[in-house]
Amino acid sequence: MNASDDAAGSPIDLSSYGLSSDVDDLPDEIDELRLEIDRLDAIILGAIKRRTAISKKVGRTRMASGGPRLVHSREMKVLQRFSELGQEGHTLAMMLLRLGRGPLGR
Ligand SMILES: C=C(O[C@@H]1C=C(C(=O)O)C=C[C@H]1O)C(=O)O
Repeated sequence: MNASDDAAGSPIDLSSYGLSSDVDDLPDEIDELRLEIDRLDAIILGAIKRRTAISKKVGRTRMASGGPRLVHSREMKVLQRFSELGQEGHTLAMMLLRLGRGPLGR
């Protein structure tokens, strides 16, 4: 197992973000639940922006040494990773990959 397999295999520790790990323990309070959704959305958005920037940097770095911009085998791993979410997970992974590509040909 290499470093990236390891990182994708361990779920992020949400308790360090002030988020309860067990949803069943949360009160049936819509305002409170929405606060957690808002916090999660901020984390997800920040993570997507960072992922996009890093993906673009990998592409630039590889192309600078004459390599390809895209690597099919690696993209298949990303799609596989999100497959636990079913068809929507596949769509989500495709959107993440597209964000990292940016406009092709640049
Ligand atoms: C980031 C990389 O470059 C490209 C972008 C990928 C991604 O956003 O996950 C995956 C494969 C490559 O097409 C990489 O090779 O890891």
